[in-house]
Amino acid sequence: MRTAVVIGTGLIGTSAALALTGRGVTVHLVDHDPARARTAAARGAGTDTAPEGRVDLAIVAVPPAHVAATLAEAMRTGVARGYLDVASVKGGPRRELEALGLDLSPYIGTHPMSGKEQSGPMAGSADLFEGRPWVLTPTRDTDTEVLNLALELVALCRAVPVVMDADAHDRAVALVSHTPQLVSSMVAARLEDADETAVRLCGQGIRDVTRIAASDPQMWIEILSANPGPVADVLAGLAADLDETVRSLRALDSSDEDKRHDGAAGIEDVLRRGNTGRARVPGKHGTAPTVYETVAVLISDKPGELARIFADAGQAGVNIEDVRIEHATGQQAGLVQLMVEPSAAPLLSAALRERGWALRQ
Ligand SMILES: NC(=O)c1ccc[n+]([C@@H]2O[C@H](COP(=O)([O-])OP(=O)(O)OC[C@H]3O[C@@H](n4cnc5c(N)ncnc54)[C@H](O)[C@@H]3O)[C@@H](O)[C@H]2O)c1
Ligand SMILES: O=C(O)C(=O)C[C@]1(C(=O)O)C=C[C@@H](O)C=C1
Repeated sequence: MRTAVVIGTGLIGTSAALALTGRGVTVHLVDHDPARARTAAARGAGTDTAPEGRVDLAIVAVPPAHVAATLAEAMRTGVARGYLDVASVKGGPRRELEALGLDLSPYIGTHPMSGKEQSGPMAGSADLFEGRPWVLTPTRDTDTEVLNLALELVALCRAVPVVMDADAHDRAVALVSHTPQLVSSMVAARLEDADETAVRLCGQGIRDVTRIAASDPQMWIEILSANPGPVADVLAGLAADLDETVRSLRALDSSDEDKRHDGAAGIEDVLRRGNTGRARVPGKHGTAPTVYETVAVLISDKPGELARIFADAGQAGVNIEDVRIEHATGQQAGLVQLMVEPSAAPLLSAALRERGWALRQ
């Protein structure tokens, strides 16, 4: 692929454009808000000038409700050899396109399983998709050349292609993406009217669970409107677990020992099933879940501290697999948790201590 046009230069469009530009593809940036295309261009994602001839690939990265109309318009102008969208739902946009009666052979629906709770071109990053699944939903109508262009895009973004049927994709993301978004929002909504003294105690647990509750409501209304049935099915299962858990907790509060015993068994059951489910979440690059060891380091909240710790780990020859930062409320310090291969943890701990870092359990 030598040339591409990205239509919709928000988080996902700008991230794809940054990755493509970084790998030598000429990328043209288009947005119905020209200031957004200019911002993406200023960030090095490509040019906001129109392409002179036909480009290889058009990437449509607009909100789900606008995908079909935007694709249809682009296909009518013949701006590209192949067309794809990146919307979080696949069945609805495809059916809308079919209803428009267009030749869909130059089109393939796709969905990168990677994102953020932030929107817009400033949130984009070239490495957003690295090691993440990127779903492709070809049909019998899809041209092989277009499937190959999509595979090339996924490879250039260093993502992992996963081919699926559009409706199977929508059922899968109901479980692994759409329900978690709603649950995160519901947990965060408990804080809306909570007492300030309680809110001040927020630790890492609630931060982990509520990060995506900061997502754009309008985008999610569109996603959920295009996948309501499968999401309602998953939520109904969750509601049954919730009812059971409330019953178990009430039983734990009882003066009857047998009831307390049953209550404890109910709670243990849900927690153990949670352990089993969590252990199935794949590790980096779609590999089997990996158990990393954590080296926890205290850092002061001042510029350059993180860069210094990463450089020291690099000099010790240790690859950091993942990282988390816990900020203590009201303190000028944070706890950095460096996740590394278990065999590398003692080496990293010793090297960091030697360089004067304060390690914590
Ligand atoms: N945010 C995520 O985590 C995530 C992850 C994977 C896929 N997606 C999907 O990617 C798509 C884009 O999401 P985002 O998070 O980048 O949103 P965003 O709000 O950051 O960006 C969307 C951009 O599209 C532009 N736009 C809207 N209508 C347009 C039109 N008709 N023509 C041209 N531009 C138009 C907006 O001005 C905006 O710049 C959505 O379909 C979403 O479902 C999002
Ligand atoms: O905010 C994040 O971390 C996300 O990855 C967002 C997430 C997801 O649920 O995995 C949300 C919707 C998209 O369609 C894809 C990615």
